Amino acid sequence: MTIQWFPGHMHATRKAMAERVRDVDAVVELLDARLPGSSENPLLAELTRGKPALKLLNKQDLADPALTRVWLDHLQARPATRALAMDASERAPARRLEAACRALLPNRGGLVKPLRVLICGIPNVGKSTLINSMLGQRAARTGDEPGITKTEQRIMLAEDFALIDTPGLLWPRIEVDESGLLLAASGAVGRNAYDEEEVARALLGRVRPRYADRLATRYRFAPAPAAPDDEVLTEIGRRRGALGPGGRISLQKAAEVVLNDFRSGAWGPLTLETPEEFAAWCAAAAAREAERAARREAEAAARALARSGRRLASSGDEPEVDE
Ligand SMILES: Nc1nc2c(ncn2[C@@H]2O[C@H](COP(=O)(O)OP(=O)(O)OP(=O)(O)O)[C@@H](O)[C@H]2O)c(=O)[nH]1
Repeated sequence: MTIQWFPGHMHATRKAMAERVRDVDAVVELLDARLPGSSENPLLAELTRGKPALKLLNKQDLADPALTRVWLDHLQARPATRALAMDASERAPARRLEAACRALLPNRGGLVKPLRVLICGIPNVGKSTLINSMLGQRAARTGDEPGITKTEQRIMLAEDFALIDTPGLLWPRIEVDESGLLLAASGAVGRNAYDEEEVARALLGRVRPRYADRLATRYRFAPAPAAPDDEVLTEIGRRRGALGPGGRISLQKAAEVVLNDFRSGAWGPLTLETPEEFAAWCAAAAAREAERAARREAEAAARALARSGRRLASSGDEPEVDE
């Protein structure tokens, strides 16, 4: 299954992002600490190459602390990149955020222009929560920023420090199937773009090998490691009274139980991907895409050949043979 919930907007998104990125000093991207690779916008990574970047692994309270450490190290190994883990409802995120941004741009002595930092992130990652908690402390919303877009907001964190909030930076097409499923599980995807049963099964498939004990505690049963995810979903439904018409177990309702439990953190802190796993999915997706492109090219060449054969046949000419 490929989840595409903003199809067709790729070009406009790229243009809007490129414009905004050009005018800022640094870019802060909120990532979901449970799926940092999948929740990172690949378009943004491409457009901000060379620009100082701060990756905020938000919802760290819901993520596996050992894997959060692994992801922080992985992200900080990139040039001009810092990474921080946080919980958007924390009391003092503004101070940490500001300090981390300033550390990204240490040589601004003598500059009077305020530091302009773009903040962005996928839907539901906690951007509003973070901004609200910052606004609640000391920042003032200054209204629309003229020029780039009417909806852009400038939040003055300090006299010389502006955070540029960017609603409407849409997510490009998700090319990596695994990422699409995990993003759907996390709640970042509109409900109509995916099948809950499929997403719940994929989620169980990700969680069972690493955190089988959590599921056993939550649902009071320990399936055999080789048991199919479908069977586990059915058993969860049975234990949770997820029943449909005729008193039969409803896989749809069981899927809702699984997704709600994951999203609310009822399974305890866990992370759905490591940097290596994510890299392997991306490589496999790129290989699949290259295969599809080669097939499309071969089909187009075959069609062109057939068309020219038909033309020659109807004109009665002998086909020319290339030497
Ligand atoms: N546990 C936990 N929940 C969080 C955290 N940050 C945000 N949330 C919750 O995640 C949900 C989405 O948060 P929002 O701040 O609305 O996310 P957003 O990125 O602004 O979402 P959009 O408006 O769709 O772009 C809310 O239910 C928040 O309470 C966090 O650090 N930890």
